[in-house]
Amino acid sequence: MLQSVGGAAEAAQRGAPFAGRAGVRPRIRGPGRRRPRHHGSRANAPPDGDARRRETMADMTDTATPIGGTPRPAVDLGSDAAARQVTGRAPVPAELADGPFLRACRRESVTHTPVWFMRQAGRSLPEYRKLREGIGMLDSCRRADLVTEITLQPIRRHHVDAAIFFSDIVVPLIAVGVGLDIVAGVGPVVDEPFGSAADLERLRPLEPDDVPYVTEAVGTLVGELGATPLIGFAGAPFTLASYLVEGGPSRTHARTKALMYGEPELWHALCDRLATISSAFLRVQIAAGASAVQLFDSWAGALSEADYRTYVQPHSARVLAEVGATGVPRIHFGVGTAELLPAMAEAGADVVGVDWRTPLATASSRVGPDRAVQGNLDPAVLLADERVVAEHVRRVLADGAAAPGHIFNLGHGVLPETDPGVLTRVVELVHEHSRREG
Ligand SMILES: Cc1c2[nH]c(c1CCC(=O)O)Cc1[nH]c(c(CCC(=O)O)c1C)Cc1[nH]c(c(CCC(=O)O)c1C)Cc1[nH]c(c(C)c1CCC(=O)O)C2
Repeated sequence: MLQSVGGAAEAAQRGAPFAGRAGVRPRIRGPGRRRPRHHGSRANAPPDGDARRRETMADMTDTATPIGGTPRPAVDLGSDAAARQVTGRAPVPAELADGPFLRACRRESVTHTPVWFMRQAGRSLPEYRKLREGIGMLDSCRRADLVTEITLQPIRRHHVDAAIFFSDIVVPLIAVGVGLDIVAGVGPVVDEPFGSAADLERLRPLEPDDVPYVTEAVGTLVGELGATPLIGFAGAPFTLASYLVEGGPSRTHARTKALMYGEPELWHALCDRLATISSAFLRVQIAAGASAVQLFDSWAGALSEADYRTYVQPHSARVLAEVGATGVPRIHFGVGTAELLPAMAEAGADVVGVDWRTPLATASSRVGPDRAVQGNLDPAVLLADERVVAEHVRRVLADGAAAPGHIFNLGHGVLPETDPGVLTRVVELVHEHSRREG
């Protein structure tokens, strides 16, 4: 579970001003140094063919140099549009495609192990808490200027190798009209929980026009991020269904399982609609420029492998297959999934996310040589002293070295009480300890 926030305090401060204004692109320049150049150069860039695009870039940034440290090469709009039509995404500039995160996703050699953190944007950062003062979680997800700024905050601070789009797994459900709120300290709460065939009508397919703020924020972000890839994400059908059926977070997922076992046809119909929505939400992010996606099936670990294969895998597999057609790498993650790792890999992941319970070498042998792994430092380790943190980082790196590709991450999201300085130090440690010849 994501941890509780000082949400009440936040809510009490409604009306507090935000440094930016709606509709005005927030300035991304922040404290701290720029991320060093790890790879790529102008020499890699395709020829500067498009003055219009360059103008937009210059307009979007102070120096025309994005946060990734290297200017994003201009691309030809004609071929961009053509490529989108065929693949559903824009062509990927070489300096981005050849960075350590995307190379590791493809199980290619890297100059250092890439690292990012689930929930790197959020409550561990004082600048996030300040920005969110008086603004509800869902409102912040629907304002492109806030989404952009919050996504960039951890990039400036920690110099991670990838950004994760700031949103929530329930955003596409709200966008198609489901009555739902994210309550601070609780999580998603549904006005009228799902339980009958009639409820299916509340889950119409998602259209890109339902989430214009996503398209806008992703577009701005990819310009700002330059060589740093942006990861889009969505919730997988089981985890989304759990919120809809339970009405909120649940420890046992008992009502969800009762529906799954007791009314399998209705269950499959529900998951089918959720898969359609998740797939569309991911493809909106990809079309706008996301370089990879993560499908969160956070609560799939509540199921046996047999039940996962019967009731869940086909639906997640459809989402991943539809996204796979765009060619972007797909990460598939859940918590408590030691027994499910092979089945989650088979659902169509290029990278399998692993929680802290399973050593990465074991996880890698379970998912096979055709998949990279992502993980898996216990988030609670970051609350211990620096010596302990360093020891665990080295252990995760050593274990990850057994896999054909490794992306360093936590085993679940950053805990809100984490000292952000420790996160920055972990990034440095991962880079230092994994540095190898290019
Ligand atoms: C299960 C799940 C949810 N949301 C998400 C998942 C899958 C990941 C996981 O397993 O943790 C996904 C998510 N939610 C959020 C992100 C942001 C991007 C990032 O990882 O940095 C991502 C990737 C922001 C958020 N999503 C939420 C917050 C906290 C709200 C706040 O800041 O006020 C953030 C920053 C709210 C949320 N939303 C959800 C929960 C359980 C909560 C926590 C409620 C609480 O404890 O307050 C549902």
